[in-house]
This record gives sequence, C-alpha cells and structure tokens, in this order.
Amino acid sequence: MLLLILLGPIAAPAQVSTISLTDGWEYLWGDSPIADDGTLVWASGEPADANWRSIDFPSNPPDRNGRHHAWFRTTLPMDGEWRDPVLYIYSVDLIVEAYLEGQRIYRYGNFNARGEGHFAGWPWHMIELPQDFAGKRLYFRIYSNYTDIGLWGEVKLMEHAELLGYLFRYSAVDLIISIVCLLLAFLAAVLALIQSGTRYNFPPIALFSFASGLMILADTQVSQLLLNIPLLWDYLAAGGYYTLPIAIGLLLEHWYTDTRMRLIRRIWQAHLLYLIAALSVALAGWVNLSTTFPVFDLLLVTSLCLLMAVIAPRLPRLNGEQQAILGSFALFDLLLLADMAVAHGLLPWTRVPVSSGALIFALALVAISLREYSRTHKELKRLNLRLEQEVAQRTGELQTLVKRLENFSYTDPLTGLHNRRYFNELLEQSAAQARRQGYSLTLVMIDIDHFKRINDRYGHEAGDSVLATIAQRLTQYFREADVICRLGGEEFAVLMHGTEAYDVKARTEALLETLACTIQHHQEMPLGPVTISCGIASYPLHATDPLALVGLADKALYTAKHAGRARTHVYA
Ligand SMILES: Nc1nc2c(ncn2[C@@H]2O[C@H](COP(=O)(O)OP(=O)(O)OP(=O)(O)O)[C@@H](O)[C@H]2O)c(=O)[nH]1
Repeated sequence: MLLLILLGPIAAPAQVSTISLTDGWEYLWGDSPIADDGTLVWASGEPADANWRSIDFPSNPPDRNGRHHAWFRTTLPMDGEWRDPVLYIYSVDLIVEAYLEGQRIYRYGNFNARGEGHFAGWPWHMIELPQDFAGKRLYFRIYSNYTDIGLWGEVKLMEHAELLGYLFRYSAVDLIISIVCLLLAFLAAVLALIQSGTRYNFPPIALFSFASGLMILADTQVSQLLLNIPLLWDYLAAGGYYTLPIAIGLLLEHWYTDTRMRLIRRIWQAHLLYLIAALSVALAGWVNLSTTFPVFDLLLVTSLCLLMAVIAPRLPRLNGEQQAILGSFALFDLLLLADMAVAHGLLPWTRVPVSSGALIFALALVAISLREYSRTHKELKRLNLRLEQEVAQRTGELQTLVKRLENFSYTDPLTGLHNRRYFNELLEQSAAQARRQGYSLTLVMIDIDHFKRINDRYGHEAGDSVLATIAQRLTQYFREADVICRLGGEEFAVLMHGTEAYDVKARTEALLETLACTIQHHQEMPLGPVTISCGIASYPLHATDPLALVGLADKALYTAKHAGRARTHVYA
C-alpha cells in the first residue's frame, strides 16, 4: 500500500511526445493478391485504391460476414523531428504483418501460403520505423478467426526511448497490486494451514488472491519485458481469470445451508470444469486459447446474474462484514463487466482498473478474516484465562489436601500428638541446630508402667483411653516449646530445647506425683492410678552427638523400670 502511495505520482501518465494515430484509417476486407515477383499487391496500395473505405479505428470493420482477413492502412503524419521512431500498438487480433510502402517492416505470428496462422498471444507491439517515415503509407495485413479483427486499444507514434517509460508508467500500479495480491494469497494460505473452521475460511481467499494476482501480473504489459513468451502469459491470465468465479463460489457457498448452497456449488463446479476443459483443449491445439475467452465471458455473466439473484434477497439479513464482502465483490464485478464490454467493443477503448477492484476485494476479505481471526484469538485467550484460574483454584485445593495428608502422616490418630516419623525428622533438625548454635538439648523418654495389665484387665479400649489421657496430661504439663511425641505403644518422647537434664528431672518428678494421685477412669469406671517411668539424657552433658540421646534416654528409662518403675532416672 505504501508503494502504491509512493508510486502514485510516478505512475500517473506523463506528457510525452507521442502522436496517437487516430485519423485517416482505411480498411479493406480480404487478403491481398500476390504479384508475379511474390510481393503483396495491396501493400503498395495503388491497384486497389478505389476499394479502401475509411474507418475511425483499424478494428472490426462493418459487414465482416465470417471473413478472417482484413487490411488497414493510414498515412504517417508529417509533424515533428524523430530520432528513433517506433510505432506502439496495445494489441492485435490476432496475427499481423506491417508494410511501409511495399516493404514489410514487421510480422507477428506465422502466415501460411493462404495467409492464415495460429493465435500467438496478445502482447503489445513495437514496430521500428525509418526516420523518413513522414507522409508514407503504412499497411497492416491481419488474419483473425477470433470475434475481433484488427488493431486494439491504442496505436501511438513515439521515440523508442520513451516507450519503456510509457509502459512502466501504466504498468507500475498493476505490478504492485499483483505482488500485493500474491502476498495476500501466501498469507491466507499460511493462515488456512494453521487455522481451520472459521466462518470466513482462508482457502478460498488464498485462491482468489492468487488467481487475481496471477491474472493482473499476466495482463501487465511489463510482464512481457520480464519474459517474452506472450502465449505463456495469456495462458496464465486465462488460468487466473477462469479461477476467480471458483474462489468466489467457494467463499459464498458456506453462507448457506439450503438449496442455494447447492446452486452456488454447481456454479463454481461448472467454472472448474470449464477451466480444466478450456485450458486442456487449447493446450492440445484443438482450439485457439483466444476463442475460450468469449465463451468464458458468457459463462461468467450468467454465473454473476445467478449469484446476484441468489444473494440479493438475503442481503438485508446478512451481517455488516458479509455486506462489506458483497459490496467489494459487486464493485469488482462491475469492473470485470466493464472490461469485458470494452474487450467486445461494446464500450469505447479504455484501461479499466480491474486490478484495483481485485485489490479492494482481496483486502476486504483479508481485513474481515483477520478480524474474525483476532476475535477467535481473544475468545481463546479468555478461555485460557478461565482455565488458568480454574487450575489455580484446583491447585490451591490440592495443596490444602496435601497439607492435611502431610499432617496425617505426622500425627498419631489416637492421641493427636506427633508420631515417630515426626520425632525422627525433628530430632535430626534439632540436633543440627544444637550443634551449630551450641545450645543444649534434653530428651525425656516416658513409658507407662504395666500397661499390658490395663489392657488385659479392662480391655483394649480402656488402654486406648488411658493413652489419650496421659497424652493430654503431657501436653498440659510441658511447655509449649517442648515437643511431645508418641513413639508407639505406650512410649512417649519429649524433646526440649535449651534445657539441662537436672532441671527436667525435677519437672518430671512433679508430673509423676500428679499422676500417682490421679485416678484414671474409662466410661466412668475407675481404673486406679496409672504411673509412668522416665529416662532423661542431655546434650552436650551426656553425649557429644545429639542423635545419641535416644539410646541414652532409653538406657535411663530401662534403669528407672528396673529400679521399680514410677520414677525418673537421668542417664549416668
Ligand atoms: N490399648 C492399647 N494398647 C497398646 C497400644 N500399643 C501397644 N499396646 C499394648 O501395650 C502393651 C505394652 O506392654 P509391655 O511392652 O509389656 O509393657 P508394660 O506392660 O507397660 O510393661 P512395662 O513397660 O515393663 O511397665 C502391650 O500389651 C501392647 O499390646 C495401643 O495403641 N492401645
């Protein structure tokens, strides 16, 4: 788009010293007789002068009546000084020979002995003229089995050096538009690959942009400078042109779900069939490529009328985007029809800006498709966000669950105290800290005396109840900083930070006294007093390694048991 804007002023046709050959044309139906010396009699004009009739432009004289030969002539103007003069012709239907006063100066296509030949493409023509051409008669011998016969578009006299500039000025915009269309086709094809199932699907857009880009490029006059094979360019132009209704049909098809969809499908299928058939028979040499164009034009006009008849009643019910697509499509159609009318001589010759129509249509499609794409993208983003929130919420719930599970794995279910696993980990950590920071650590091992008897006498449930009560007592009795664990069975451990064994001994003895005075109950049944024995060991008083405290406190507990139970013993 930027290039288009920048090249706008350059592309505007500048005033060059050209002369349009619009006056003094004459025509003659048929082909010239051949003189004894092999020259064409009409090329020098004299014997048949009386039969020449005047015509506004050397194309399609009246009363053709199926004839395939026509001659045209004019007298070259006298004005101006010329250094390297050439005659530029926009196009010729179909093959041509040019003579300047009997001398053949140009030929395009091959004439056989009967003066006939095959279609060789529709390029522009440049005929070099001698410097002294002024006032001389110029003759054109034309053969055409096409609907048109003669020269086409414009015939201009200009300096050789000016011709390229002239062609470029008229082709630059088309060249850029064709590149833009091909680029759009590439982008749409990429989007079609990565994004499927949107309302405005990208494959027909890619096809349309590619077909129109190809058609515009092939029709651009400078394309002949890139590759001088006119017939190839005409095949490419035909391929692009014939593909356009297929792409449009594919695009419109999925707006409908009823019988109209089938009609649109039939239309694009008919065009696909025509594309294949026309190019095949032309390539096989059964017909000239040129003759496939008028048939296609007829088919296209019919298809456009049908499409419009299908779409028009539904127009008010279409959304804004669909209306925009149809608006640009209608504009493009009008330009195509205008170009067709010019090509068939129904309108005076002019350069119809078909390429701009194609560009507007392709850009409208792409803009709308990208909007749709970004809408889908936003929706996806919203869904993603919701998903992330849900995942975060679930993760939070999961973390709570994990925490609870962790608690379970560190808690003794009967007493609610920490279990042996917790004790082991705590001891490891506390030992490391005590070593590093040099504070003391005391471990008290507590075991209920003759617990087996309680179980045996009152039952297991009563035993459980005693365990829970003792645990409760321990919790109440020791400080919050002291960690009480049930190591298993009727054995408990209390780990105390920053305390010495003998301070702790006094505390445990006070506990023993309290317990000795307490009658335990189970379901209001008195069980009698329950006593405990304690073994105490301290770091660094008794061990150089805090981890050794378990063994030492155990030994002290063993001593307390052997000494008669219901007592506390400090490791010695
Ligand atoms: N009710 C109940 N009994 C348990 C539990 N865990 C262990 N026991 C019982 O506790 C008793 C422990 O008995 P012993 O190891 O002989 O010890 P004791 O009878 O207390 O004897 P001393 O420790 O020498 O005073 C066993 O009968 C175990 O079955 C428990 O969770 N609940």
